[in-house]
Amino acid sequence: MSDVGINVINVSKSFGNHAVLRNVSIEALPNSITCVAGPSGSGKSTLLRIVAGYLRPDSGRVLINGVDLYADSRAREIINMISYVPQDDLLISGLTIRENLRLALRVQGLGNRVIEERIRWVSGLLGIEHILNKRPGQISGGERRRASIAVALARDHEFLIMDEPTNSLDRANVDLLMRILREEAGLGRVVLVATHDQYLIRNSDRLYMIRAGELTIEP
Ligand SMILES: Nc1ncnc2c1ncn2[C@@H]1O[C@H](COP(=O)(O)OP(=O)(O)OP(=O)(O)O)[C@@H](O)[C@H]1O
Repeated sequence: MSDVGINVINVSKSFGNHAVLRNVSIEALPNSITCVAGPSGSGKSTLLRIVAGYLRPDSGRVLINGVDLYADSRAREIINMISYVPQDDLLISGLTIRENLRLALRVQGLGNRVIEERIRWVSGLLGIEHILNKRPGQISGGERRRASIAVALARDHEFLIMDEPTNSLDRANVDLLMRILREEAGLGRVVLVATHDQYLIRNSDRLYMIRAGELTIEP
């Protein structure tokens, strides 16, 4: 076990008497793309929510760069360095995409000049300039997906965690996302993705298969 990156150790989680995750352990390292695949309802999103700091496991530990996410006072700093794209996009419906981006960056304490530069950069990268002044309810599912990914990429982050990022994306945008994930890993970041997408799975560096809350194949 390494003390850099993400280490999930024997994590279990139940909702009522439904055991959704049972003793799951995974490792996601810097410089690489780690995928979690498995059938619908197998527990992938639950695992990612736990790793992103949104859901406390019943037992087990999540160590990020050696810091216990649910037991260490330094967890806040670590969580600030996680960019998480949930399955249902995390955009604020009353704000335009530009305002969503500005808010996410301002929360991190970035200055106005840096914020505007990042927005220019990320909107060019993802081809979303034409929707910057629209609200999430005024754009397509694929555009919303790209806007959510834009927020994640624009933030300062060391860990990129994405839940089904290719949902609603067309082939060209899946290719673009794959190139972006590879670049993110190349910058030394930890990239952890839950996906059904065979293209992403084939191009990952490490693959975990999860079925009914248990790992079935370990790397
Ligand atoms: N907050 C919750 N309360 C009760 N049950 C939940 C909750 N969140 C998830 N579950 C249940 O946990 C199981 C796993 O759900 P999860 O969303 O983690 O699966 P998944 O592998 O991501 O599925 P999909 O590929 O369809 O997104 C499902 O049976 C789901 O109904």
